[in-house]
Amino acid sequence: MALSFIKRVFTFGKPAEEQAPEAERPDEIAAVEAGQPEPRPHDEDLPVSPVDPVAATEIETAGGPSADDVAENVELSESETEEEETLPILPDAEDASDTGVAPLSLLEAEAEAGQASEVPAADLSTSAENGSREVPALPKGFSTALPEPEPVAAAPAPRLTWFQRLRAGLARTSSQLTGQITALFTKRKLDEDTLEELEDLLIQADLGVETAMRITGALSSERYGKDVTGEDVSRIMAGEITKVLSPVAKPLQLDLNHKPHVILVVGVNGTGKTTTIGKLAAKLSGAGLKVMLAAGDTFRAAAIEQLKIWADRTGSEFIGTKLGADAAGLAYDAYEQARANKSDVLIIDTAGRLQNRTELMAELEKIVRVLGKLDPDAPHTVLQTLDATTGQNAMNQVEIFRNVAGVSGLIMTKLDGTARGGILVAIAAKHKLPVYFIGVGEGIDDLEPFEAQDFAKAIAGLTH
Ligand SMILES: Nc1nc2c(ncn2[C@@H]2O[C@H](COP(=O)(O)OP(=O)(O)OP(=O)(O)O)[C@@H](O)[C@H]2O)c(=O)[nH]1
Repeated sequence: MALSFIKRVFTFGKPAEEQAPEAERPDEIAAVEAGQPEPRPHDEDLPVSPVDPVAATEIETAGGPSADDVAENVELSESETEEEETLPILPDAEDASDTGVAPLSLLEAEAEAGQASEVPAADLSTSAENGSREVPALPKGFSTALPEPEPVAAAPAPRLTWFQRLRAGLARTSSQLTGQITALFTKRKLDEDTLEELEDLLIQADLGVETAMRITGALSSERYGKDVTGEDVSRIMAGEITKVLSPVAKPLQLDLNHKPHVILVVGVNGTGKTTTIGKLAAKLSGAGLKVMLAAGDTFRAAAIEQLKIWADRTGSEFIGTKLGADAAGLAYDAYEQARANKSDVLIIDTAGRLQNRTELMAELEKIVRVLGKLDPDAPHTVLQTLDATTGQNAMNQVEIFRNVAGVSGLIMTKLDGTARGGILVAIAAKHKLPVYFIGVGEGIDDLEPFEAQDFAKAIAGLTH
């Protein structure tokens, strides 16, 4: 694995001024940054690394039709279809109505229908030229329905940019918030009452007291006593949320001096640990890194199976053990095997059982202790997944897992379709832990580096 190649992939998009010159970065080759690609992935025109599995999909569709093209094609296809369907059937019927002929008797209609089935082959081949399939001339006494035109393949839906997907995912959060804000400020000036009501709205939207006060404070100093529109509030809100989120929007640092760099993934069950591991593995192995996945959730057979599927799907190595086996023992074996295989990254899944907290604490502590014996710095990253749909619960979960396992960074999942996306802002303000990625779907490419401004705008319902 050429390190220069890794470096290129994981610093991809970093603005030149942010990258220290070679001489100033002796650790540059080792400290590789995963995620946070800039220019942002929604800049579809920008060059994309051909080894990025997500980008690869984009490349496949990048030359595809624009939304306008698609619309045109659809219209064209529809009109073509109509033409095909009407060509062989209409002439007789049209002639009849055009000439104002009175309705035929049943007998005459049957006779005409018989004639219709005797349309000469030559006539039918004309319709074939227009796109329909050719029908052989049938002997007298046979009839056939005219062939159905070939179905017109539906034009592929244009791929949405990341920002569009994020906005769609957070639409419930933002529409609820902006709808209430607009209603609040309709025909009302910004005064103490409206400020207080706004603060309540922002707190109810899970943004947290601190951020709510920041927003009302900024709004008050700019517009007190004046008319305020929902748009004014959205803009100020986006600005203040960006300020809260920017310090935590950090890339996941991989130190490839360690072989393997160990990522321990923790979190309550169902928050998306296994799925997120699969998505991360896809990004890393797609970039040429050698990845091993360890099924440390030994409580659930399905979790082991699920991780194995992700390993196969992402070309990662897999290590598991039997149901109920000691997870710390599995972590030990996984580390040894990953080191022997010269894996770049070892990602360890764990069981999440908040209801058995003592047991969970003991197990996680043991895994961390065992890994520390193998490499004093391991686990090098302790990643916690948080399910956005759980709102305030997610806040408490960070508290618990931070104490138990020394969480070093977060990934928030299920931001698609939730009205509670604001919780990420409250968590950032309170815990100040790095947020590396966010998940907006169950698909392999539904995980993107967390970007403060995009997220803030999406929550505030801004389109640009
Ligand atoms: N909509 C949506 N679903 C997600 C996302 N991430 C994960 N999921 C789904 O959430 C469910 C739980 O995900 P898992 O990865 O099994 O969660 P887990 O934390 O490993 O759960 P346990 O194995 O029970 O501890 C699955 O159905 C996933 O497909 C996301 O970003 N959006």
